[in-house]
Amino acid sequence: MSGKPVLHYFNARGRMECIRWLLAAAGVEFEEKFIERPEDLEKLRKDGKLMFEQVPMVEIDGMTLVQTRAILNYIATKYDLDGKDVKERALIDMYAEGIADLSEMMGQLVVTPPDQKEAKIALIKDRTKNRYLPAFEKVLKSHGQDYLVGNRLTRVDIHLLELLLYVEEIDSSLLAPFPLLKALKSRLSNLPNVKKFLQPGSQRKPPIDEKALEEAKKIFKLS
Ligand SMILES: N[C@@H](CCC(=O)N[C@@H](CS)C(=O)NCC(=O)O)C(=O)O
Repeated sequence: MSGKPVLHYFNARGRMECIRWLLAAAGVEFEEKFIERPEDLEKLRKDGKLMFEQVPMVEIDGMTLVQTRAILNYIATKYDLDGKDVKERALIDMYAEGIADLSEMMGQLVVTPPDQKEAKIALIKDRTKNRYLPAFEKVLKSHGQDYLVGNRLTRVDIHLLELLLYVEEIDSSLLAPFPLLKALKSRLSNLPNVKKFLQPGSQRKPPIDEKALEEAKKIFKLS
């Protein structure tokens, strides 16, 4: 055992990517065991490692953790990327849920039937431009600080950076009207751990392709 956290998921972003991002930002090296066949998932279930028979699952510090938010909370607390008091943590949770809502809409895009894709993309762009990015720009403007909460790096800055990169994948012009978010993005991208994770060859995952999506559907028995 190397002592590094071991991440169990398939070789794609999905629900594990935010966990990879948070570990990387904290400067924590991790191993990945990819689920490549239905039997890999069955084995984890049979071994009693998946409390709700689902992944992501992370083996860390002698624990077998499931549930994305619980895993993120543990990592953030352990590596001092959570709020310093109960009010900061409430803001972090609130912002993180907003980020998760938009990320979820984006994540659904890959399983949206082709005839509904255009409408879905239009809705995502509308929500991005008119709801979520203005809300975060306003937070930065109102306190004039370099980070979203408590004037220091927290997990929610990392979640937001990940989201901004996905926004740019959909339409690189969407960020243009938000100077403070653009500045935050470049500041965060230059943090040494983040910079390293942004380099080609890191454990960061590209957008899922059709073939990988079909394989994942088979593994998770989705139609
Ligand atoms: N609330 C859980 C949801 C996990 C989840 O839905 N995982 C999917 C893969 S992304 C899964 O394992 N699906 C198989 C199943 O539900 O049987 C979390 O956030 O971790």
